[in-house]
Amino acid sequence: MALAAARRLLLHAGSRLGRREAVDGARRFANKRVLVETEGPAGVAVMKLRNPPVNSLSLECLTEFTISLEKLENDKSIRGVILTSECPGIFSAGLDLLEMYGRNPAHYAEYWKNVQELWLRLYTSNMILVSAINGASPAGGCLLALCCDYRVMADNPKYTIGLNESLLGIVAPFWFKDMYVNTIGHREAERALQLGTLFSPAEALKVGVVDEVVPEDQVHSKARSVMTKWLAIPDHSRQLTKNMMRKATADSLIKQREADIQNFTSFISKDSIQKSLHMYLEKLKQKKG
Ligand SMILES: CCCCCCCCCCC/C=C/C(=O)SCCNC(=O)CCNC(=O)[C@H](O)C(C)(C)COP(=O)(O)OP(=O)(O)OC[C@H]1O[C@@H](n2cnc3c(N)ncnc32)[C@H](O)[C@@H]1OP(=O)(O)O
Repeated sequence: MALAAARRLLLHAGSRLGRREAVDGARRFANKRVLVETEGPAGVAVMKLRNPPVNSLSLECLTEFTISLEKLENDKSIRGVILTSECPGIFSAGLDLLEMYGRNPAHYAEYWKNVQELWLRLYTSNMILVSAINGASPAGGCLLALCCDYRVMADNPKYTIGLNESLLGIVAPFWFKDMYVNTIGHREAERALQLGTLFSPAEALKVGVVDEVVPEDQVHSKARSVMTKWLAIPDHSRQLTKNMMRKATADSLIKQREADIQNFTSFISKDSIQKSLHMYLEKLKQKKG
């Protein structure tokens, strides 16, 4: 409830919590975890996730992300968004495991509702979304990229991308799966989902998880040049086409949002699933020591 109130305040009272400033004709607004810079005449915004150390999608981060997106969507001068990360070497580590571990069912339900909301807003956005994937992008990180209209990834074999949920002992929800199938086809998605494959940039390109792989220092310039190409298409025809391609997938979640929240909550609350998450978190810790 407190988060919903903060969201309303941020959105409608302008930038009481956020900042808005003008720099050389460019505008920027920032929440704590999301920075948005817009470039005047081109109508393009660059949205940078900055939730260190790994841009995990905590409830706060999801909320700020959704609000920022909503602001851009409502700003008729903005036609395209480049989504990227400010955390070195990480695009996004995906959903925040600490939001799904050791909490109560009401928290899980609230968290999942916000995950759904961000996904629906991103996936059905009227704007052109291009992701500049400048780091690791597992699970929910991959989901963010898959929502975009075009994906450019840095050519660094240390960076991997994919829906790896099964490696954590959890299951990608049907709408993650649907988007994967839409992107890479049924057979590849079936295999990658079961194995929890994290693709290197070269593999991701081959299978179609990303559209282009470029040297790391060219990710942003390439994303901009892709955006320029997409901006040349009339908005109305591009938007209607995008809607035609994505509506069925979005509608299948919209129709059963409440049931999906219940499924998530009961699944994630299971002792066996909590145990799997505990083991995975321990593994992440041990990697360090
Ligand atoms: C019947 C069907 C019903 C279905 C119902 C639905 C079921 C549930 C669906 C849930 C869908 C889940 C989607 C997800 O996104 S789950 C998250 C998946 N993410 C990962 O697996 C990534 C894990 N992290 C990493 O691999 C690495 O951290 C990474 C490569 C991203 C970075 O490596 P690096 O070496 O740079 O950093 P560290 O590993 O040392 O990490 C630094 C600290 O950050 C913590 N961390 C990492 N990832 C996460 C995360 N996702 N959430 C929270 N915290 C994270 C890590 O533990 C370190 O913390 P400490 O410094 O405290 O040790």
